[in-house]
Amino acid sequence: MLAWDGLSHRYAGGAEMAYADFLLPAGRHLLLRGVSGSGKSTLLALLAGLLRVQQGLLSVAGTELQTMNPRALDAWRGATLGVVPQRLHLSDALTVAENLALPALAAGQSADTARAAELLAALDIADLAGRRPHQLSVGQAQRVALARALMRRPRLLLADEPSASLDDEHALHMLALLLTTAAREGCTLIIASHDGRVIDALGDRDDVTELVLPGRTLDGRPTGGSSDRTTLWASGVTR
Ligand SMILES: Nc1ncnc2c1ncn2[C@@H]1O[C@H](COP(=O)(O)OP(=O)(O)OP(=O)(O)O)[C@@H](O)[C@H]1O
Repeated sequence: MLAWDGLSHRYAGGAEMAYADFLLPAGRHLLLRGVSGSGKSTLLALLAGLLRVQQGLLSVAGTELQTMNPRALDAWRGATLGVVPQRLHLSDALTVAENLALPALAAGQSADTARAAELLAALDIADLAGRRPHQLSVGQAQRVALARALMRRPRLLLADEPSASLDDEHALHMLALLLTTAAREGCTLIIASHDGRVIDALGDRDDVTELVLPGRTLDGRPTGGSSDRTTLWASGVTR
């Protein structure tokens, strides 16, 4: 489902960040961990085709991203990936139903209202379709953002720090929702988080592979860590 080999990225004027080779087998979800600056967001952007692969091989859902030009990447991303951003980015100027339709309309396509209705019902928020996001609770807004990410039946669902700024109840609720939704939709979850609550909740599941990125020095080199984590990093294989 997900694999990289010799992958590295360098921002303009920055140091090269190398990622140890990794393979996520089909049927497993990924929990991506690492301290601030370890390169989680950069890796997510590479996986989502938002950053071009500069060096190495990166295969996502059967597609070799290093071979693709920006236009092909855009089309691939729309058809393959759903993203639940850290800040939900729902438009208060639009109703819930319109928020779900917006990505398709922005891409010049017609909105799939049947799919929107199906998702709102599956996420128990069918009665909120006419409301605006500021009229929703935190948990309801999360469900809307999740529904929006699922509109095009993605094979991969990316969630960047899904529990950030949520209290315990909402954080665990969001996580449970991601897992049940991924199971129902048959998609792979990629969750980036350094939240202990998320790590505790996902760490022992046998359908979740945990990848811990090492901290980095300012010149991009990996720093140490516990021996366990160093092994994970060195082998790219996780429990
Ligand atoms: N657009 C950019 N231009 C230059 N350097 C960048 C850019 N984005 C990130 N970096 C650098 O790349 C390194 C990795 O950043 P990245 O955002 O991927 O880490 P992260 O693990 O997601 O951190 P955090 O948990 O704080 O969000 C950092 O040293 C950061 O300063």
